[in-house]
Amino acid sequence: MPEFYVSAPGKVILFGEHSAVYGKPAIAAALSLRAYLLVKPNVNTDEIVLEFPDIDLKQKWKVQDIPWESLAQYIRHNNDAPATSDELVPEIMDLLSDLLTDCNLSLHYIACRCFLYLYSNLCSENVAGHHFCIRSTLPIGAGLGSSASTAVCLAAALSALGGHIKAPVHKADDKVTLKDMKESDFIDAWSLMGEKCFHGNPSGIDNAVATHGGAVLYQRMTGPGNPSVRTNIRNFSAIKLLLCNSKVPRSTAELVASVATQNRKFPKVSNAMLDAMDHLVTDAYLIMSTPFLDRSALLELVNINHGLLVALGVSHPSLESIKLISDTQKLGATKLTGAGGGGCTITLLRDDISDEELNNAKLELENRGFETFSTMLGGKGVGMLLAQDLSADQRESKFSFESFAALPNREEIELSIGASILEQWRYW
Ligand SMILES: Nc1ncnc2c1ncn2[C@@H]1O[C@H](COP(=O)(O)OP(=O)(O)O)[C@@H](O)[C@H]1O
Ligand SMILES: C[C@@](O)(CCOP(=O)(O)O)CC(=O)O
Ligand SMILES: [Mg+2]
Repeated sequence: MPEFYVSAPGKVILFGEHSAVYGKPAIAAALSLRAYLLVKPNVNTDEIVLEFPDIDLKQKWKVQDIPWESLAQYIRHNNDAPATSDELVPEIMDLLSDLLTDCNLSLHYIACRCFLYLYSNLCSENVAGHHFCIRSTLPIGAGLGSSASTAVCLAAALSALGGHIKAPVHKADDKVTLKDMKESDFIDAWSLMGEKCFHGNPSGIDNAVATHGGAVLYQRMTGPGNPSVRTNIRNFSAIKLLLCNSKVPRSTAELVASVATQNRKFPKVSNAMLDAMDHLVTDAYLIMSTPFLDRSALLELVNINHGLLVALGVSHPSLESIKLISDTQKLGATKLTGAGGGGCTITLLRDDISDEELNNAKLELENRGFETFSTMLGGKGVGMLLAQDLSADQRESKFSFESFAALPNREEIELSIGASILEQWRYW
């Protein structure tokens, strides 16, 4: 396959993070911030090269170093296509661990393990070696789903290289390679396996939004083989939002594990809070699906949701500082978003807020060392950009591995590969 890009959005969880892991409904929307993955055939066809500059990772493997023969007995198929499993297959993880011995940082180990797990399931020894470079305009590890957008990009690219899906067409038609599954559902299912490599027990909401885009009410169904439920929400564009990053790093895996510990220790208390989140999300969904949005009721639910997350033990002093500033400035209602413990907050803005009030608040937040984002909700899901769709000049500049890897910041990434050639992207 000639060179191509794939891209997938980050997300904000409006209501229901953490409770989503326990099978309760949650509401999330795609962000305009995205991950981009460039895939180029390697002249050295037996070598796979990863370059993930955002996390300072460079790694190489020989295609034949992957233990294809031993792996074959554990890789499952359904109608000739690789089939996902409810849990990561321990034998596959074990066989791949020999290829990870030189990954000394846990950040690198986890990213490489995710890549190899998807590669060994979706590709084969017959797929020639490629270069892979991921760049993200999302802050990493900040609650905006950078892990899921990475997993979706990898699942899409490796499914295409393995021949399980075709490049999307510009206009939707009925061309589907897989017999029983839409191609986007195949990407969604495999990106969930990627998310499992990143944080053990994901609900699946982040990768569902990164795959399909838009805004959804999502509910994980517990029990093997039970498909999750995804309901599109249309009436969310009226929601005005301010995003703020505390810049305090944290790991989703650790926070999800800490909620599980609390749940084991105080099951009645913890389950009552998770049930409250369930009711809160159902109420929020009802409000959001009526034509005239009752913004004040939605704002109240944001505050209740934050309070419940504090009680689950996933807030952080930096998040409380942002909330205090936002509440003092009467911006609207603020809650942490994503796993918490640092990372980002969202503020649903008051209807009648003026530009001046908003700018003053942003200035105060930035003076305190926080980062604010203007972003749009509900964008496109996973997409592909093919070299053949660009002019020869554009092809040369946009598909240079070195230039892409060296883009200095999110504005330049967005400009180079997003905004300047928006119409050339195709979506599954
Ligand atoms: N651009 C990227 N390049 C490489 N790995 C990435 C990138 N973005 C995200 N990741 C992976 O995702 C992990 C962060 O995921 P997580 O803790 O779930 O936070 P979040 O999904 O909220 O950003 C990182 O440690 C890294 O392994
Ligand atoms: C805490 C959780 O609800 C969301 C995690 O999102 P993020 O990785 O912090 O962007 C976990 C999940 O739903 O998988
Ligand atoms: Mg994540």
